[in-house]
Amino acid sequence: MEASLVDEFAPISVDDLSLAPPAVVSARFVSDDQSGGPQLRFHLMDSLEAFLHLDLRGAQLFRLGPVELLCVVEESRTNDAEKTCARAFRIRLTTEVESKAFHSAFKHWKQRLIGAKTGYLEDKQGLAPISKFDDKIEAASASMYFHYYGQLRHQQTILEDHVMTGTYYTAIITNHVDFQGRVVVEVGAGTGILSLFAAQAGAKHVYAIEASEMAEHACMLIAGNPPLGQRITVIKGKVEEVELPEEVDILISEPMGTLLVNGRMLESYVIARDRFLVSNGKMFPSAGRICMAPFSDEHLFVEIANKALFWQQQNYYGVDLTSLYGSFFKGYFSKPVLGAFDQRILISPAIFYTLDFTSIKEEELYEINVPLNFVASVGAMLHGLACWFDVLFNGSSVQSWLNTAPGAPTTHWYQLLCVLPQPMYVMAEQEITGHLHLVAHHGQSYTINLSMSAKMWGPGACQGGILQTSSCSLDLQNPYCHISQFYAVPHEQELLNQFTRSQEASLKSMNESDSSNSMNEFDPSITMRSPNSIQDMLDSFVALDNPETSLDL
Ligand SMILES: C[S@@+](CC[C@H](N)C(=O)[O-])C[C@H]1O[C@@H](n2cnc3c(N)ncnc32)[C@H](O)[C@@H]1O
Repeated sequence: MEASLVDEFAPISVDDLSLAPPAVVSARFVSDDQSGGPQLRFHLMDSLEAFLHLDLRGAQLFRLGPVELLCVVEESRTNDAEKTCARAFRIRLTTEVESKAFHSAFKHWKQRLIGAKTGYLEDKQGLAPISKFDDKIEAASASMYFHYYGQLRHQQTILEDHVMTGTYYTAIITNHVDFQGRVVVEVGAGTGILSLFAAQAGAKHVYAIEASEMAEHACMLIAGNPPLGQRITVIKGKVEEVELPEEVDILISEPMGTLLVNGRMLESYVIARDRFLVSNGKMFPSAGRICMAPFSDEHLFVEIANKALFWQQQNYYGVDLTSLYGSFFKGYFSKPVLGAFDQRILISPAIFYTLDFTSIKEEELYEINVPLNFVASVGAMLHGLACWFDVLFNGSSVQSWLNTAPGAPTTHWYQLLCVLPQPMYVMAEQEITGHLHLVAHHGQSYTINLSMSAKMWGPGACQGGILQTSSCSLDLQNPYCHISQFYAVPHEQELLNQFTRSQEASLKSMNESDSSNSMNEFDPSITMRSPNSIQDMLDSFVALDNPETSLDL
């Protein structure tokens, strides 16, 4: 459905503050014949010839009064940025309604991209208020986040995750009845790949919204696929801030981070739903589940605990380090562990916490409290909670899941282990209870508070009694990237040892670099494969020989 936008205004008075006397003119919003970029053209009344063209890409509009606006336009007359001039125009419309309509038309045309060949328009209107995004996310975090996604190699990592890309492709194409003739928004389009899939599925028009510099490359990719690209408009800006000329029938997005919620992009997905989607519109994906199961992994626990042993030295060049042991022990146990894990470490069936993207309120994602309740299948040391996620594509023709569980084909999200500093022994059939409490923070991530308890069991145990409890607080933003223990038959052991050593070296350097760690939070892009098959591991070994293509540091 087209929005009822007016593009022509007359009579209006325009006062060029830098030069000419005021003139009564008509104004028209158009696309430039050559570049396709949006222009505001002023014509003398009853004249077809425009006497002034303003390029809207460098223009801002401010409200001076009910019918008066100030338009400031940047004009690059030279290549020297310091000599860039601005021109200002006082624009007077006849009524307040006209003034509002002019303002809406200005915003609409400023954001508009006409065809992929013309590039994109940045959403930087002078009138834009501080958005919900800027309100809750630290500027430094946002700038690092969008810088990360503005780089092609990180977008490539996403596209190279064939489990993810293939699942999205299949979900969109097999449900083409949902897309045929519909208007679609892609929330956080990156290279625009999902927008192209939506166009392949027959979408009437797709708005690809992307806040990072990747929007430019999305334009190029879309321009390089002409029959599809004609139905795609790239809009550079945050979904919280940009305007669309119409409501849309479907939202598509890939907003998931580690543990489903990391990156806090689900909030943007939900905001886009409330801003752009028609009621009863479809969302791909429409729901996600945080999946959890208790695990036992003695090697991992010892590995983490041993990291702090250095601080047990009583004579380190004559200095007693032990007073810092506690702090370092706590520090090592404040990082969740990211990796591809063998499903055999799980000691009970998983439970799920569902987030319905079609109805959840944005604020409900600020704090998520998941009650835990498991029954141990085997007697084992309990070392913590293993977490992963899946999302549902609830198409009209086919319903499918994107699954990131241990044992399923590995994705670039891997799985997450929350390791307790105090393990507990649990018997088979013993009940394990607790809470997983996630609290969002301004760094686009979450603090994880985990508490797990072994309940009393056996004859005579008092109902509901707790035998032992262990808890920890972890920073999801700063995970420890971990190499899994692989299980191999003896003749393959030496190859695996080589692989392990190489991978360890790479991951060690990754863990030691603060900046790389904070990036992993968004997109852990280690070319570490699932230990599902020996071939997978050997493939990874080859890939690791070439750090340029294998490690996103
Ligand atoms: C995980 S990537 C997915 C890219 C693409 N959809 C794909 O599947 O290849 C998420 C993208 O969303 C963008 N993004 C995140 N938050 C956004 C927001 N609030 N507004 C616009 N873009 C956003 C990021 O810059 C990034 O390119």
